[in-house]
This record gives sequence, C-alpha cells and structure tokens, in this order.
Amino acid sequence: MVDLLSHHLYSSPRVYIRELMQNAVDAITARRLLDPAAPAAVEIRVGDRLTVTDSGVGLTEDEVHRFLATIGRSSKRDADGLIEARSEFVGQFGIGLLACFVVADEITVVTRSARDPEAPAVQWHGYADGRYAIRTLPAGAGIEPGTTVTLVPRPGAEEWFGAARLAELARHYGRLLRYPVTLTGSDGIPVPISDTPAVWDRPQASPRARREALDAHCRELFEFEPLDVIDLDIPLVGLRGVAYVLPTSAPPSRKAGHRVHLKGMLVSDQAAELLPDWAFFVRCVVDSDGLRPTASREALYEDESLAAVREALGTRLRDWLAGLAASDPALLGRFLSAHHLAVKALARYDDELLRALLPWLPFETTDGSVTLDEFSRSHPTILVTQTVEEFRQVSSIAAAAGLGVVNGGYAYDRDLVRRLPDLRPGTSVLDLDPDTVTAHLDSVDPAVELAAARFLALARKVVDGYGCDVALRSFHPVTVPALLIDNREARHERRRAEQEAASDGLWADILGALRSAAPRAQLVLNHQCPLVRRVAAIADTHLAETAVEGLYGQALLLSRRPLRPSEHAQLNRAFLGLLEHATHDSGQGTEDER
Ligand SMILES: Nc1ncnc2c1ncn2[C@@H]1O[C@H](COP(=O)(O)OP(=O)(O)OP(=O)(O)O)[C@@H](O)[C@H]1O
Repeated sequence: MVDLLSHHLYSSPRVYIRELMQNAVDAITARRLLDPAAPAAVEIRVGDRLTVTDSGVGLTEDEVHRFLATIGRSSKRDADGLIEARSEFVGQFGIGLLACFVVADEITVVTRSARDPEAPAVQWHGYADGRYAIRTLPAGAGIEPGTTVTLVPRPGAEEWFGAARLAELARHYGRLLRYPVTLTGSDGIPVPISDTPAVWDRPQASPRARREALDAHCRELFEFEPLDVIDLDIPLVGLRGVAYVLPTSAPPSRKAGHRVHLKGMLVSDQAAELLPDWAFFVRCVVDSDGLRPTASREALYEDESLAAVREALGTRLRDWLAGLAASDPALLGRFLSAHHLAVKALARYDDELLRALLPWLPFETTDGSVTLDEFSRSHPTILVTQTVEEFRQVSSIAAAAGLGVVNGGYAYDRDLVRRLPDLRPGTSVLDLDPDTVTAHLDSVDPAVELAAARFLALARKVVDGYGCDVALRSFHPVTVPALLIDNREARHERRRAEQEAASDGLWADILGALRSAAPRAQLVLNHQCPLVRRVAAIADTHLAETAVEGLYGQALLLSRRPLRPSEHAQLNRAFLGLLEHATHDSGQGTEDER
C-alpha cells in the first residue's frame, strides 16, 4: 500500500513538500477552531535534514495510532469517515503523508496535542516498509503543542532537499496559504513563503496601482502583458481571482493552463476545465474554498460545483465583453483585433452576445473590412459567398455594380451573417450565385454586338478548349478588361472532364456517363474597357487569338483561384506570344537580327 500510494499516485516527488505544508496548515486550522487566538506559524528548516514545524492542533498518542499510523484514516472527515470531508481542511483522504516516502525511507513526527493539555508529547517513527514505532516523550521535554515532521533524504533524492529548490517549490504550491509559512536555510534567516492576501485582494493606493500590481503578477506567472484584467468572484463556492486577457490570439487547440488554488494550496497550474472551451482568450488564477481536488491533488474533481463554476465564469466573461462594448470601445477594438475568431465562435450560439457585439465585429465585404451593422445600413440585401475564392472573383465587379457582398468563406462568418435578419429586421441575406453578378453586367448595344461578332467567334474558339464561353458586356470598373465567372458546378464539370481525359477503359466510360450539362465558366469581356475595344479590332488573326489568351489568363489571375498545370501552361504561352509579337512589331529587330 505504501509503495503503491507513494510512488504511483503523484506525478513528481516534489509534491511531498506540498503535503507537509498542507498538513501543517490544516492542523493550525483545527487548533484555531478550538481557540481563535492560537498561534499560527509554519516553519520549514533545511540542512542535512528537513523539518516542518507547525503550531497546530497536534495529536495525542491515541490519535497517532488512529490517524498517522493507519493508511486512509483522516481526522479531517466527520466521525464515521464516510460523509463529506469537512470543508475547513485541504486534506481528506488520509494518504498525503505517504508522499514523503517517495523521497525518504523514514518519517519522524514529534507531536503534542493542544486539545488535551495533560497529554504528553509523542514521537512516531514510520518506515517505508510499513513498520512504525511510537514512544511517549518525558513531560519535561519542553515541547509546545504542535507538530514537527522530520525527513532525511534517501540516497539519490537529495536534489529535492536543496534550500533554493525547496523555497521555489514551497512558493509554487504555498504562496496563497492563509497562515504565515517561512523557510530557513543554513544561513539561519527565515524567508517568507506565503504571500497573502492574494494580489487581487491586496489594498492598493489607487486603481492604477492595483492594475500595475496585477500586470506584474501576470507577467511573472504567465509571461505576458495583459490586455485587461477581469475580477472573478463567486461567493457560493468561495472563489476569488482574476482572468488575464491575452494580448494576442491563442490557437484554440492549445489548452489554456489556469492556476487553481484550493484553500490557498495550488492544485493545478494546467486546469483547462475551469472555463468553457470558447474562453481561450484568458488565463485565470483563482483560489476557492468550495471546489474539490482529486486524491493526487493535481486536478479538480469533476462534480456539479465545478460545472456550476465553469458556467458562472463563462457568464462573467460574456458580461465583461458586453460591458466593454458600452464602456471602452477602443479597448474592445484592440481585443477584437486579436480575438475576433474566439468571439465569433461564441456569438454563433449566443444571441445576446451577438446582439451586443454585432456593431463591433469586423467582416470582409465589398466595402472593405466593416462591421455587419454598418454594412447592413447601406445594403439591405446582403449577398454572402460560400468561399473566399468566390468572393475574390466577384468582389470588384459586385462593388462597382453596387451589390453588397460579404465574404462567407472564413470560419464562422457565413453562419453569423445568416443570423443577421433575426437581429436587424428589414435586412435579408441571400447566398451569392454568380448569375446574380452576371445580371448586373449591362448588355451591349445590338449594333456593337454585331460589329464584334467575328472577334467573339474567334474568342469562343480560343477559350472553348478551357471549357469556357465568351460574352460581351458593359460594366464598371473600366480598368477590368475581362471577368471569369465560374461557379461550383462548372468547376466540378471541368474536373470531371479532365479526369475522363486522363483515364481510360471502364473508368473513362463511367466518368463520361456522368457528363452533365452544367453551366460552363464564362469569360465576360468588358466593352467599356478601351483595351478590349482595341483587341476586338485587331485584323491579324494570330495576334487576336494570342490577345484573347492573354485576356483569359489575366481574368484567371484576377479570380485568384489556384491555377491548374494546364492553366499555368496557357498563361506562359499567352505571355510569350505577346512578348514575341511586341518585339517583332517594334520594327527594330534585335541586335542579332541586325
Ligand atoms: N502536522 C500535523 N499535525 C497534526 N496532525 C497531522 C499532521 N500531519 C498529519 N496529521 C494527521 O495524520 C492524518 C493523516 O495525514 P495525511 O496527510 O496522510 O492525510 P490527510 O491530510 O488527512 O488527507 P490527504 O490524504 O487528503 O492529505 C491527518 O488526518 C491528521 O490527523
């Protein structure tokens, strides 16, 4: 049992000092329940051995037999040992002391009860193999009520007994312990370990001084400068603490390590379960009386209290966000530029939050990066694309045609835009399909169309090989000579045709049978653009073909979708063809030709 519990329960030998401090603090708590004015001090001394002395309640000989010498028995439970642990104490399982056997072969406890002034001091000597010996010390030994635990490092475990190491560990676990704890090394000077009240409860000269102290605390613990500090207070479980807001975005996959103290003792510095998953923009430090640790005291016990705390802290963070919108828009702006993804993830399921933050959340639109609120005022009908690629394709044309399009291709954006009509009655949201854009491109005069008929036929022949049609339209901006309107079905059909061409036998037949009359892509030439008008008038057929290839390639680049190998080749051909023509046409020839 000793071996199992001492070696296999804890993640590291270092926890032994935590268990000793915790027993000392619990013993003082017990004594103070008898006498609120009783002394309260825990002294850790390090030399060739380690001693931890407390002015706590101590034990009688009978109690030593019952509690110290019996695994799993604890004075910190109610009489029958079955009911809930008593809430004043950190310990409850009756196994903590065994952690000392990870670093020492023997534990010596000298203790004198404060409960019974007549009771003599007792020395208990426990060995890692389960044996123990008890002796009563003479009445004149001058031992005060309280307890001293002594450990001699086992060979090989000395590293856990160095004064500097111990001070660091003791501070790590015991910084918020509610009674004074000191550590004295070989120089004989006691240094404080506990540092209470916690920084969030410490009186400060001004709110500014308090904020500076909290910022410094955050830098020390988490190594970042907080964007803001949110006070946390849930009286129901005696929880107080702070949430520090990260100044930059944290990947949602990285579990947030919150520091949780229970009655001052650090239980975990990696407790992700304290907050809802979406709250990945804060790191918290809290101290609570009402949560429960697991037996190893390295994690929180998942019970209803923890679930309630998680919910209450989630509400607190949401209120803070909503409050920020009203009280400090500049800070909210900085917060959103780092964390808008987290907020959007949250707002999808939370109408209230979405309503509060809608005026502040940025979206990519045909009016640039603006909030939906602002956008819906100038565009009562909002079109939303399914992909980033679709948005890139149509945004400049749609903007020129006065259409309001939101890029719905980013995570959460499409879902959020679709919720807008519920929050802003009078607005409507439609999926953008390329035909909507095409409908906004004005037809050209029939006479113009007729005059360009020969050129259009030639252009159709050139781009037919790319599964594309040609149309002549008139639209803004005039700087855009051609537009490639491509929709999902057309892309799908193109991919199918390519695979059919690349396969043979049965598979090609199957793919062939799937051939559909899906709309093809369309190269829309802009008659408003002077360049297009000049190209349409070129008499030289070869040059006209190369020019069409150039226009197609440029429209392809404008669509910003990834290019396939055949499209790369096409672009190359068009570019070199035009270059060739330009150099021949200049009439100067090259050096060699001359
Ligand atoms: N410094 C101390 N002063 C007085 N009693 C002590 C001290 N240390 C241990 N004890 C007694 O020994 C018992 C067993 O201690 P141990 O640390 O093994 O378990 P625990 O503190 O009761 O529970 P947990 O396993 O949760 O820590 C305690 O319940 C307490 O009665």
